Amino acid sequence: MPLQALLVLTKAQDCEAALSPLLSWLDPAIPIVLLHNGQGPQQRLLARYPKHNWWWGTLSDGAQRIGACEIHHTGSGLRVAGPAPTCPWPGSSLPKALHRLGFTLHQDINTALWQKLTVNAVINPLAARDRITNGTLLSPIYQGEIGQLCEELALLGQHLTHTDSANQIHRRVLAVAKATASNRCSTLQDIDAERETELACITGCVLTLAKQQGLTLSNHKALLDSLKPQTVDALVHSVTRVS
Ligand SMILES: NC(=O)C1=CN([C@@H]2O[C@H](COP(=O)(O)OP(=O)(O)OC[C@H]3O[C@@H](n4cnc5c(N)ncnc54)[C@H](OP(=O)(O)O)[C@@H]3O)[C@@H](O)[C@H]2O)C=CC1
Ligand SMILES: CC(C)(CO)C(=O)C(=O)O
Repeated sequence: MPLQALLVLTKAQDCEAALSPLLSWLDPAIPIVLLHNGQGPQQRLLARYPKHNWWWGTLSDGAQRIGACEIHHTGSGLRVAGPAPTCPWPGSSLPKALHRLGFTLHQDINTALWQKLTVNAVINPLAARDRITNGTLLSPIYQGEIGQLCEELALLGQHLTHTDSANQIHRRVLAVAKATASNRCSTLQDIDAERETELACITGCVLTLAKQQGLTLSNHKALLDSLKPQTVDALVHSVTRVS
């Protein structure tokens, strides 16, 4: 059976390295679906290889690797994908391969990914900094800090033509924290496993977009700075173990 679609399920920071060797020979008509959390690689790949058939997506399934070739599907979720903005391929219908995998078409995937980014930019660094489950963020003691982070995201969003208010972002963050209450977020899991986190494509991406707009998001910057010692500690620890 010929290749119908290429689904890319690496961590954000590995996406470009994983795809680059394939793009010189891959038929540009084949839909390439980028499904990682965070942003940055999607836009860079689209700019660098504009003739390919780019699709962006997000899903809220849970999956955990339990062995070299063994994956445990820990929970079903929503799966959406849509044609990347400015992509030259007709994107009015979802590629059949995605349909079979339970994806639905999202005509404004840019907005869906912005909304996902805002949720991850609040939950992941906060839960990782305080080493808490996502549900702990529902506590009243976090609402002031979450509110400030959401204000900054709403301000940035307005500059990028996203219309969500700080309150809407805050409500979405709490809804996801509630739905994933017992989760230890992926950033906390990565830190504990001494893996590189995706924060460069989450908070790092938010701060880069803000800089391009001439904005300073001091709460997001402080949050990222507060995590650097942990990330650095983890790296130093893993280097020490290897040597
Ligand atoms: N796990 C989950 O429940 C969910 C994850 N996500 C998002 O999906 C993405 C993937 O997460 P997850 O599956 O947990 O990550 P994992 O680290 O478990 O899997 C990443 C995969 O990418 C492969 N990979 C890394 N670098 C390359 C490369 N250069 N070439 C080819 N393959 C490569 C790895 O291969 P190898 O093993 O050989 O290194 C591995 O199979 C992340 O953005 C995550 O945030 C979103 C929703 C839920
Ligand atoms: C939605 C959330 C926060 C679930 O844990 C997630 O995407 C992550 O952990 O990276």
